[in-house]
Amino acid sequence: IRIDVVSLFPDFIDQAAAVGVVGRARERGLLTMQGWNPRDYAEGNYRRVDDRPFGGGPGMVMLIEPLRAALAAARAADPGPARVIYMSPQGRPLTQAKVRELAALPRLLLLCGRYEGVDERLLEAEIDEELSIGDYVLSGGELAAAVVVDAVARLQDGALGDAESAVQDSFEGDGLLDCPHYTRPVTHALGQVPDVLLSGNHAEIAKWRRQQSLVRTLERRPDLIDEAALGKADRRLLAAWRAAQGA
Ligand SMILES: O=C(NCc1ccc(CNCc2ncc[nH]2)cc1)c1csc2nc[nH]c(=O)c12
Repeated sequence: IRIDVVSLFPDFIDQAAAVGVVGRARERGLLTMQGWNPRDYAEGNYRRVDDRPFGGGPGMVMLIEPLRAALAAARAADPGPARVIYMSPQGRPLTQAKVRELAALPRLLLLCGRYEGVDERLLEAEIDEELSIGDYVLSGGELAAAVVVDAVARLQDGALGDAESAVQDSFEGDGLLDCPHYTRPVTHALGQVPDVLLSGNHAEIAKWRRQQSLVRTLERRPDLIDEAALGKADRRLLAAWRAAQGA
């Protein structure tokens, strides 16, 4: 997948996507990225990229022309069609389902705003969709773009090792929270490793992990699952857990 990012701080995104799974995906050519800075396309001595809002009010608004030129340069760099996304507090909240949809596309063009935002006429003319990463206030769209890059990169074929992707498919695939994890030492002042994980009984281990995920999801994020929609096996695991709690 190719991801072009239009931002006043292109290096920021580049660094956020330089390490770990995303960095490796780029090294493997699974993901190519390019930054485009509207300031490089701004006219005049001061190379303005923003100006005051009509109608008054605080802050500044990003100008149409530098963004339009940066978007045009990005489009020209690769003939393929691109999904153009404006990272915005007014956008639809990003979900893993949306990430899966984006990860399957050949090309994304992410536009990051700063200041109070972007002239609406540019958005109406150029943007396919607006995405937010959550209901909290950031200083600009770059962190949100880096989140999209990370989430999309790890879903590229070959980005995760077999072990990692197997885990990814099992739970994240159906929206449950992850189970607890343990590693050496078996015994520590902070406590013991649950016996089942030391048993070597892989069926029991898988059951325990699924049960932990179900219970955690119900306790911490009941909004994520509808108990009625759970399968018989999952409902049995929950009943067993509740019986054990009750005892
Ligand atoms: O560019 C982003 N934020 C910069 C930013 C933050 C606040 C304001 C000011 N808005 C005034 C207002 N708000 C409500 C009514 N009036 C403008 C721009 C951003 C991109 S994706 C994302 N996802 C989650 N949160 C985010 O902030 C973002």
